[in-house]
Amino acid sequence: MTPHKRQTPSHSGLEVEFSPGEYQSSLKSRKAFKSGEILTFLQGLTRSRKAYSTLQCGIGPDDHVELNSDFLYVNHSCDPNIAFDLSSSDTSKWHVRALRPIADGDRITCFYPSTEWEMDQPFQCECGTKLLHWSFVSVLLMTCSKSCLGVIRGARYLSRKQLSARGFINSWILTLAEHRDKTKIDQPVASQNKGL
Ligand SMILES: C[S@@+](CC[C@H](N)C(=O)[O-])C[C@H]1O[C@@H](n2cnc3c(N)ncnc32)[C@H](O)[C@@H]1O
Repeated sequence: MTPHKRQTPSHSGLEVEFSPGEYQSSLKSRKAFKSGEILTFLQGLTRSRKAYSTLQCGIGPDDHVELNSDFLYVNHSCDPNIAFDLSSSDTSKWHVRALRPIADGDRITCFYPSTEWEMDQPFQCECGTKLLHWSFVSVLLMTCSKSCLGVIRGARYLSRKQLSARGFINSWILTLAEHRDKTKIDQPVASQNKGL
């Protein structure tokens, strides 16, 4: 689709693809990133009331931040390629990390329930993630671990299995899900924060 708006990118190697229509724009990569690579440390965040544009950053009712950058245009995917990792108590370590290799031209996507317990604005997901990631157990059960989840309302409405299949989930979401389920959820080993 033809971009209809231009602006100076807030981060090198990333570019917003503006598209006409409400919420149709997206963030694209303009370079390759390796799995585990940090795209950026998050700076310039401001506390805000929960909104479609905010990220949850903790367990409290006021723990929401505006990104104030092109990362606003990161769309949700049920098979995301980045994570917003805001789990450190040191806010200078909050960052965006690649969950798998990202190629030049790929859309940057994250799993919104990785930060959001209850979305301010639920939506029908159009990520189109298909039944591609079959595991041995899921083949036996005839289910798939990463297929599109449909309406995205937040982590509160997802099972432990659905959450733990998405690469990385922030600490307060794991805590809230553990309280809900009265069971412990292990962070996927491959996605754990490498020393940060
Ligand atoms: C923070 S904005 C992301 C950028 C947005 N696409 C835009 O153009 O402003 C979040 C909104 O984008 C839309 N969105 C994000 N991911 C989506 C997806 N996988 N399917 C459908 N809509 C999505 C939803 O309307 C959601 O409330």
